[in-house]
Amino acid sequence: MVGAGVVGLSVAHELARSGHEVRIVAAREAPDSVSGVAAAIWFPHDVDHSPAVLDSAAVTYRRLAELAGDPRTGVHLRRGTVLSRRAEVDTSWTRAVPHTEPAGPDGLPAGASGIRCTVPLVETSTYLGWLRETVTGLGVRIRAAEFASVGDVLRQDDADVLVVAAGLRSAALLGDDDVSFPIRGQVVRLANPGLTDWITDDDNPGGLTYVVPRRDDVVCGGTGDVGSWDEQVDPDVEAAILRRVTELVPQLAGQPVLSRAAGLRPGRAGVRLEAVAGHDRPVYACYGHGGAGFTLSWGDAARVAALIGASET
Ligand SMILES: Cc1cc2nc3c(=O)[nH]c(=O)nc-3n(C[C@H](O)[C@H](O)[C@H](O)COP(=O)(O)OP(=O)(O)OC[C@H]3O[C@@H](n4cnc5c(N)ncnc54)[C@H](O)[C@@H]3O)c2cc1C
Repeated sequence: MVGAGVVGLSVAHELARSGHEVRIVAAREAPDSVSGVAAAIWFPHDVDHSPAVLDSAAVTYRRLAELAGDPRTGVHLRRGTVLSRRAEVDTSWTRAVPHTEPAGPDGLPAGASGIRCTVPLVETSTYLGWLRETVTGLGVRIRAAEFASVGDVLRQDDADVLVVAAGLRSAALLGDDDVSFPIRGQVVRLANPGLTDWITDDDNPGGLTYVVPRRDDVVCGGTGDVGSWDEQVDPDVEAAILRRVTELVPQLAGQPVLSRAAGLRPGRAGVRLEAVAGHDRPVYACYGHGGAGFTLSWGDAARVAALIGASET
């Protein structure tokens, strides 16, 4: 496999659990990849809401909800509000969530509506370490290496099957995909004044806005700059994020900044989860999860394992 982000580790887990011997090569470990920048709340964001995506989101919801029972995982179930400021509200995602209800008007911005629900929240610093440990506990070996192409990987590794789960760089590795693109996201993490409820406000007139309280901080975002490869934090963008989140959640005013980050979501015109022809051994692609890599991780990992299993029978 190529890739040790949340998607690669989840796929490795499901393959190892179904009896495969799995090796991962990855340029960087998950905390130093895009997976380490995420908020990471369960929500199918920056990804199409096709039936396959919503099925994967539902499978992942259930798996993460189970994991929330184990404090070592860093997964929690948290209540919050999905705000909308448009007449036609996309509620397709609600079918992947056990229970939702309309938010009362109190505290909502003028003209906005809201859906209240409980979803898994992943504390990435704990979860990615737990996932890596669990995966290596299943016998998966992880080696640091960077490759320019799938051909190079196949020349250097005698694996029977190769899975490419390299996030945004997957398209370049495979060389047959021109519908992948970065979606730049910037966040600023503030000290948590005691918040537990999250809120997302995609239609905020100032730009994508969200507040995701975690145990030790509050992740405040964001941006969704399609096509931008800029991984540097922009202070003007941060100031604008702080203005918007403080307007939405006044308790955040004056909270100290703990850290800041920018990352490139692996955008694509549809998640790519399929066998890729044209190589001397079977190659599978699993990438293009946009702002939903955590949200789709377990569902898509199970689908990759099923695809590979079906090809072997
Ligand atoms: C600001 C921000 C907020 C987000 N919030 C959320 C959220 O709330 N919920 C959610 O579900 N998602 C969220 N996301 C999206 C989520 O982070 C991504 O969808 C997810 O991390 C993608 O995981 P991945 O494993 O595919 O890729 P990555 O995490 O990028 O991992 C890629 C792996 O492949 C390896 N690799 C890449 N190229 C090569 C190469 N050439 N050779 C060898 N190895 C290679 C890397 O080193 C790494 O190990 C957010 C993203 C951002 C930027």
